[in-house]
Amino acid sequence: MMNKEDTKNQMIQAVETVRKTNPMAGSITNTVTVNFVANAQLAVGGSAAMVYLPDEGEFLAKVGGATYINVGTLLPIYEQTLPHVAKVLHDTGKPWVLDPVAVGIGSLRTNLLRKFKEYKPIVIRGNASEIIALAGLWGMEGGTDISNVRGVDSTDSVRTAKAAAVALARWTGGAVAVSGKTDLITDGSVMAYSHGGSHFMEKITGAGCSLGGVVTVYATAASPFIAALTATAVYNLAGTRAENKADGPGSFQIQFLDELYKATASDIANNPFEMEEVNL
Ligand SMILES: Nc1ncnc2c1ncn2[C@@H]1O[C@H](COP(=O)(O)OP(=O)(O)OP(=O)(O)O)[C@@H](O)[C@H]1O
Ligand SMILES: Cc1ncsc1CCO
Ligand SMILES: [Mg+2]
Repeated sequence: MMNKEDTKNQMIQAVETVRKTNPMAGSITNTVTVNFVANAQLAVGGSAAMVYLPDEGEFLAKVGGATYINVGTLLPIYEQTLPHVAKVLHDTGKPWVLDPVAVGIGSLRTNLLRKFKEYKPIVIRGNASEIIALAGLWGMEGGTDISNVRGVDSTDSVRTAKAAAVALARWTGGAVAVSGKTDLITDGSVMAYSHGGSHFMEKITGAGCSLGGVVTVYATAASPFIAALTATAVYNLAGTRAENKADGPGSFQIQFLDELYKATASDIANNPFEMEEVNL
């Protein structure tokens, strides 16, 4: 198993490379939180661009270091855009990150997410209910046919998504990050648990969506597992720090962006986490 010191060094490398190189990470993401996703990506040192159309998505997929697809709010054009861009990403071997928001709602969302199985996103990021439901849709261990997804918020605890996360990571050969009070990140053989964050993260929209955007930024510079762990660590660190300065969700969101920006590479790597071997 990768040891913890090596892991922390790789996290530091990822943070520093991103701040030095300002990598492009394009997104096709939901209209609720698009602004927050872009701001979070900029705060950690990335470069953001959001598009909706098939040829523009293809352009960003080709010029970007990694691409983010979040299915939060689907528009009719996405029936063309999403499979096209995911195929380009797969065929060109470019890393891409999927947030399967509200998987299970509606036929377009279900059909698109089913197709993504073959296009293998290198990181899948979601809350516990979404990870379990996606594993179910893809016919995998730990998934359930009957989904507990009732909207965009989780109704399951992170622990219950462990088998689903491992199965999905083994299928893609990448990593899976399950968010919640304690976050779980796995590449199918190692499991990390990252601590911190804030209860206010459940009181603002887009903490998860923007975490996916930041994972994508780090995926331009690190392995899927390190990208997912580094992004989660900076989120947990910034969340804890922002809570101490916030009066409520509004000021929390502002403070949170500032803390994302201010976090040093070593503070991020030293935010509390544990690692263990997966024995499933
Ligand atoms: N109760 C909590 N305590 C501490 N941190 C939390 C808590 N809930 C969520 N977080 C943190 O918030 C971030 C986003 O996770 P969350 O599970 O809220 O995503 P999500 O449900 O997909 O959000 P959204 O769909 O609104 O974007 C993660 O970094 C996670 O650690
Ligand atoms: C609230 C909401 N609705 C669709 S996407 C989204 C952002 C959080 O997932
Ligand atoms: Mg979400």
